[in-house]
Amino acid sequence: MVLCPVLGKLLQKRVVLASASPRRREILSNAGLRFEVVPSRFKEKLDKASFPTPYAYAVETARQKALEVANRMHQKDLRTPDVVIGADTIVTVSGLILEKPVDKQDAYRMLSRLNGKEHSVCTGVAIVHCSSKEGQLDTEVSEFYEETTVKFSDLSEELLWEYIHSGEPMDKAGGYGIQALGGMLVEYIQGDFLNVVGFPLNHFCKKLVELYYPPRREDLRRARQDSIPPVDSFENLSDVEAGHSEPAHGEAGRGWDGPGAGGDQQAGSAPKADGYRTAEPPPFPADLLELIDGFKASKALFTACKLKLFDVLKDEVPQKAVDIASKVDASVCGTERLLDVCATLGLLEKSDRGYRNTESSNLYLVSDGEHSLHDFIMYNDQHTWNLFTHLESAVREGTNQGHGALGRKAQDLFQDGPLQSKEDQLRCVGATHGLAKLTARPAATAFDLSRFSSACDLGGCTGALARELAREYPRLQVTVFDLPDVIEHVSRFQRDGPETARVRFLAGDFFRDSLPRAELYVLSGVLHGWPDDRVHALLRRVSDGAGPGAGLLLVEAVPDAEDREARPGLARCLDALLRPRGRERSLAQYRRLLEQHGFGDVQVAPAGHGLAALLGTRVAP
Ligand SMILES: Cc1cn([C@H]2C[C@H](O)[C@@H](COP(=O)(O)OP(=O)(O)OP(=O)(O)O)O2)c(=O)[nH]c1=O
Repeated sequence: MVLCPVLGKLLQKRVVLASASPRRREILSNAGLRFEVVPSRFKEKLDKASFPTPYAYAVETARQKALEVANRMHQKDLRTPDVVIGADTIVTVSGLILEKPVDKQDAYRMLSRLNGKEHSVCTGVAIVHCSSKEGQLDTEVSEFYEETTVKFSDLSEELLWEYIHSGEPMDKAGGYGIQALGGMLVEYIQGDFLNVVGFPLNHFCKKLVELYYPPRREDLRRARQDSIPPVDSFENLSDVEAGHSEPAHGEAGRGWDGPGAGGDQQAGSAPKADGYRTAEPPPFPADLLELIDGFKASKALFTACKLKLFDVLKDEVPQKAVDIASKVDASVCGTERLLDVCATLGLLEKSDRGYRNTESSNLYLVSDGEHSLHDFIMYNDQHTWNLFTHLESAVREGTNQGHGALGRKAQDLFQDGPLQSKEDQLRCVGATHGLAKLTARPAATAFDLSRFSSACDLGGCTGALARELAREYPRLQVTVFDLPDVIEHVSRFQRDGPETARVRFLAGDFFRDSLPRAELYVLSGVLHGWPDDRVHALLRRVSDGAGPGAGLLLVEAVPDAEDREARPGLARCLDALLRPRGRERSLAQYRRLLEQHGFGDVQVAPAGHGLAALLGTRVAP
């Protein structure tokens, strides 16, 4: 049985494993591959110093091993193999490449270097496709490498020597075999276990997918726009034509239209129960696969932000993966992959000279930029990501699970409990600031507010909206009223500008402390975070403080906003389910709330990005 369908592509071919390693043989035959073994005679003595990285050395050695066998077989019996597979495993520690020990002393030296530390195990693999034209061998080489981190425990001299005397280290890179006695030396590993044993089977299968199922052009285009690279998994590919190398995809780039949408079934063939004719495979579900991969794209972005990759690349000059890796203190191979994913997602530009930020990444992803969403992204990574792992129980029970984040104010976040440290608080304020900057301008300009000379933004956090109001209305004085823990952090987010003098910050709790007097009260993104009783309590306090003619401006995300497409309704709706206290309300419900609390003549205007603005005027009691 061939569990991974893409291996079936090799079943009809003459495949040769150019290796004497019993581990490689076992890994590949366990996977269902049929092959001959012809150990390579290539001497592993390339000049290591001439390679820019250890993995480049391993890949080149693997390539030479495979080519030597391909050439020898071709010359010897003119029975050219179809595919030759070569591999080379090395251990690297502190910049040093360790291969197989030459004697026991050498094994001791190697194991002492690894003792108590992390090291990398890297396997380079070469897949050589061969053909013979007029007696000449023609080869096409595909290569890749895989890196795994291994950590050794602190080991005594005695134990090391006992292990060396077992004889196990001698034919193994780094002087140990993780699959046998050497497993006892290992505290943990990060990455593919089989890669350490000598052959990265998972990556090999992915590489075969890349070779035998090349992505269609429209998939690549779409992937560049908004997803991770299409060849990321191999499990979903069927192999109806095992042994042939035609792509398994249908010709047309049909999306996730559901059964029957293809419209080009062959007349005459019998329909099956699922609506498809036997001779015709169903449309390739590209959009669905993209959706399945969506979380990986988010996590790649989160990780790149966490490593501050975009900070490293904020200068115009492109940089190489190896330099970036050392600046962010990460492995070269891991960093390179992440950089490539970011380039595919359109977050970075990649050229021969290296990687650099796109304009949009410079604007939004650099951590200290004026418009940075870095804190918001980190908030999503640390809190929302975990929160959404509880979605199933939230859906089953219909109860709130904890702490939602989308569109929330620092007010909500601070009262949710786990954000106790100053660092957490600062991140929340930064997250709220990043979002508020995006929505402040349309909110400030939704109505003509020039009749007011003073405003109070309740829960206004860093004053992003307050500044926009002050900028738009030159005689307006704005007070930002928020919790002391929020106000403590706002100075970090202030920029110079002529409106700065007309914005002041006041610390207080709008449920308990007296509210500043103002002609216009603003509640932007506040009410959705509270249940009805709290909303009524807050509006009552605002209404009591507002004199006749005073305004109340509400800005909220509503399901019936005119441009709701701007923010996926689904995500917002799920967020509401997961939010601890709040609830989503319709435009009509917000209008009723205003009227109930003495604000009449309610006007409504879109405020962009799925938000609506409502402006009510206090009627005389
Ligand atoms: C680190 C480690 C390596 N190894 C083995 C895998 C490889 O067989 C060997 C590294 O040497 P290689 O030179 O990669 O391979 P090889 O000499 O065994 O076989 P060939 O060159 O003919 O392909 O070390 C383990 O078996 N377990 C381990 O934990």
